[in-house]
Amino acid sequence: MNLVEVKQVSKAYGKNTILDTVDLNIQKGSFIALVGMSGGGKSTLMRMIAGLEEATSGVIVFNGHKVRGLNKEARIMFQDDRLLPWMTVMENLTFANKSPEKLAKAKELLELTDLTEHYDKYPTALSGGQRQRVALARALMSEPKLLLLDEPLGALDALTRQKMQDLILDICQKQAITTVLVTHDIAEAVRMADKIYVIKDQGISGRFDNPNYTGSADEQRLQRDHTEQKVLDVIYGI
Ligand SMILES: Nc1ncnc2c1ncn2[C@@H]1O[C@H](COP(=O)(O)OP(=O)(O)OP(=O)(O)O)[C@@H](O)[C@H]1O
Repeated sequence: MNLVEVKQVSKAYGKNTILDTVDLNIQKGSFIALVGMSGGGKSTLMRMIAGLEEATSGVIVFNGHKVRGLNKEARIMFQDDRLLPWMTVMENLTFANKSPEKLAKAKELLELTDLTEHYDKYPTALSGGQRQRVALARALMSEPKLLLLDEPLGALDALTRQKMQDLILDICQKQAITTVLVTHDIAEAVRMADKIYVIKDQGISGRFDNPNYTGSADEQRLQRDHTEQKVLDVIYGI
């Protein structure tokens, strides 16, 4: 069953066509990655799914309904955490609604993201990884059906990035959240996504089903490298 159906969607800014009659189905509970050259339209496609941007033509159907205006069942997380600097961690999660239910939800998410001890700190007192965990917790406050990740880990160091990948995967799997990841890091896409789509030449130029890799750690690494290479070949047109 599809949560999102992108049907014959085109997007142009003035005379500049970014996406041309794109079709894409995103299954409920799946984790997909959009990769491709810079400026190819990955974020634009994501923003249209979130209802932050309107398609020039075509339709986007979300959970059976045409997306019109802001899609309230989707949440986006960006590379810059966009936390409100004058609010504490807890306030960043609950500023819209301080009901007992929301406070309980915030506590649960702070625990899940290992931030409980930082609840009363301001964002400036946190590391980059901690701030991105707050951004993740905030995105999950409304229990979105769809999580849109626009290069959210791009600014993190390798180790923090890997921990964050594991955390996101774990939460999305346990809570069955459908997820779309835009990333420049092909290894990250291969590590995280069930399906990888290459956005190129104003459309989708390649689709890779990411298998469950088996065998020893070395064998799995080789299989992942192989998938990465296939994705890169499509991106660079080899
Ligand atoms: N509001 C806008 N007005 C005009 N052009 C825009 C606007 N937003 C995006 N574009 C253009 O649309 C194209 C696609 O941008 P988009 O951000 O979707 O690409 P992307 O694949 O996500 O790139 P990156 O990987 O660098 O983030 C770019 O050429 C960009 O300049």
